Amino acid sequence: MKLKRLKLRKNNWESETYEFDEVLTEFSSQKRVYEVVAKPVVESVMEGYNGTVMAYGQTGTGKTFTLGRLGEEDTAARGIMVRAMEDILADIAPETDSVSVSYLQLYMEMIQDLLDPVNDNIAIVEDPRTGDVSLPGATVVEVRDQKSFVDLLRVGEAHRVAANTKLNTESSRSHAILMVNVRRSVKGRSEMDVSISGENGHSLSMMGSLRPPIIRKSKLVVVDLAGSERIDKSGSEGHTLEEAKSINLSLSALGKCINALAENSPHVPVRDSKLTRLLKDSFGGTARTSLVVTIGPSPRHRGETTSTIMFGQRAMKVENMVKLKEEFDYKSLCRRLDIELDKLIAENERQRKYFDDEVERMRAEAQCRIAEAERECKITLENEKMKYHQEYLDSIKVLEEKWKTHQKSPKRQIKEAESTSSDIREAHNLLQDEKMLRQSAEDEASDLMNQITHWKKLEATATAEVVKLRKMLDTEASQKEKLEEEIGVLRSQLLQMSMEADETRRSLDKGDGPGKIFPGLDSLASQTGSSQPREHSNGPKQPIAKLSEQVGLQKILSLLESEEPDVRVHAVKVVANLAAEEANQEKIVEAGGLTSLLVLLRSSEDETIRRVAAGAIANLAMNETNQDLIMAQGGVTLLSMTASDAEDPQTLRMVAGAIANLCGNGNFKFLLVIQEFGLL
Ligand SMILES: Nc1ncnc2c1ncn2[C@@H]1O[C@H](COP(=O)(O)OP(=O)(O)OP(=O)(O)O)[C@@H](O)[C@H]1O
Repeated sequence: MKLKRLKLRKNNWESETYEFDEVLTEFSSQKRVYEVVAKPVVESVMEGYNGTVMAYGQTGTGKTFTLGRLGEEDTAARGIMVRAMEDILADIAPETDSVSVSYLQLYMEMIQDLLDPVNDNIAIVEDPRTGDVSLPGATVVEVRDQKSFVDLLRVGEAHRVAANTKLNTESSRSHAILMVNVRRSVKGRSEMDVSISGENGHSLSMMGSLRPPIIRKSKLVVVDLAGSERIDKSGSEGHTLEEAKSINLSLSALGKCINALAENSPHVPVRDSKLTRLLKDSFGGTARTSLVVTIGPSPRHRGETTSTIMFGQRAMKVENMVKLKEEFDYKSLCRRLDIELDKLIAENERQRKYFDDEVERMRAEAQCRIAEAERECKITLENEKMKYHQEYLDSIKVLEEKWKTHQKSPKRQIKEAESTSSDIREAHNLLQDEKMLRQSAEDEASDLMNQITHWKKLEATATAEVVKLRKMLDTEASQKEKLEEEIGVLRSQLLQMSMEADETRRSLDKGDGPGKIFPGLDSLASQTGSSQPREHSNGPKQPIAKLSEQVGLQKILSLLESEEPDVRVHAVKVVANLAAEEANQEKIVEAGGLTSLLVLLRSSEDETIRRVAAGAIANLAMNETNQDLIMAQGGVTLLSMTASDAEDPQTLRMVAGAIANLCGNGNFKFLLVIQEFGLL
């Protein structure tokens, strides 16, 4: 805010300059003074904050003129009190808000009610929790319009003059205090959820109709202070001296408080005088305060003027922390709830009465209906009874008539009886036919059922038979497999035996004597180091070749891996013999015989098998086409065996034969060289 300067001339040469929020002269209009000094405070009060307007200054400098002029003759002369009330009344909502005033004067540390002067020692009560100051003993008048307020001010002013006359003093010797309490309902806040801090600091949350309305309470205090001139200056003595001391006490207490507030001192000595106790919640701290300091132009009062200005300067430094005071209007809520309760009770009574009436009405209606139903039932019953009675009478009558008629014509009666009898017979016959037909149909159905049952049984039996046959078939198949296997074994044995027989025969023919069983081995022995074809490869081999064809080479080779040691022995012998034939040598290797033979040579525990396997390999090695493969798969095995002392001599002989047959192969020679150097 831009500050205004006040220049105070000390003498013709010197002057002092002071800064204020506003500097107004005696020519400033009352309207302007109100707008500058009080209007912001009044607006603040309407928003819910406490506000104070105080006038401080030497006697006769215009404090009362500024604050309290009623302006009845001239509206332009109205002072701050009247104008403030005008604004307040214009702003409140009469249905929900209220304004009340108390008018007091503080004289010689006594508070007197200006609206009820008899009440001249009103106690100040301070709420220990909130710090709010109140005067429960003071008259509080609710103000509804401007006129009633002006009337109140006039009454107060009259009492002030009268009291001062009685005390033989002037108005300027007391402090006049107008207290305006404003109570407003808060509008525009959410109706659904309002949460504010209660007095105990707890957060209160109210919902729906149980939520009390929120009201804001604020207070405007307008204080017309007594003249601030010094005692010596006023030349007071006696009672006037006491009076001056009292004024001085309160004003200096006010000054001390303002100083403490200006310096942000933790302690503000409000308890030093009633004036400061009364104004505790109206200046500094939580209220918005406007201080008017009034000075006169006379150089004679320069000292007073300077001290007034200094008072104003110190007050300028006070910073206020205005506080909004909101609280729940529990009384109003209580009233509202009472009204609600009354309404609910009335509604409840009304409902109950309606319910009782309704029950009574329904009961009466039900009784009526029951009576009506009973009556109708009775009538219906009576009618039925009469009807049956009549029918009974009619039947009797008809029977009587029939009886009479029958009695009159017995012949006709006999005729009728005969006719009736023939009808009965006919019907009886028909019934018999029908019975028979039905019986035959039933029999047929029964037959069919029996047949179905029979067929079902047959089906079940057939299914079981099929299952049984399948099982038998499986058994047969497995037996066939076993037999085939056995046949294979037998055939190989037969082959072996016939080969042995051939060999024996040949030996006998040649006169070699027994010992050479295998033609392959025989030829091996004779051909070691030779690649010439054998002479006895034709003629005597015919039965072996035949058997071999019959059994199949693959089958014979597969017997080399048989689980049975005997079968393996026979099989390896047969293979060795077949290997002696040039025509078989390549076929045996192609069919995987070489691999099986090498396996037997390496790992069989039966020395005969190993020996014969070595012989068979020797025979296979006679074929040049086989040599590379034999050398690749078994070359190392054969050579290693020649180096082992553990080998059977006969087996070694066969191995040597194989090596001899392989010696024509260049790669094998290389292998031999390696062995020579001990690298194998
Ligand atoms: N601005 C003004 N224009 C015209 N006259 C004024 C003005 N201010 C004060 N006066 C006059 O000066 C006189 C003294 O004023 P007022 O009574 O208001 O002083 P005061 O400070 O209240 O004195 P006291 O402390 O004795 O009550 C009155 O006659 C008043 O009409």
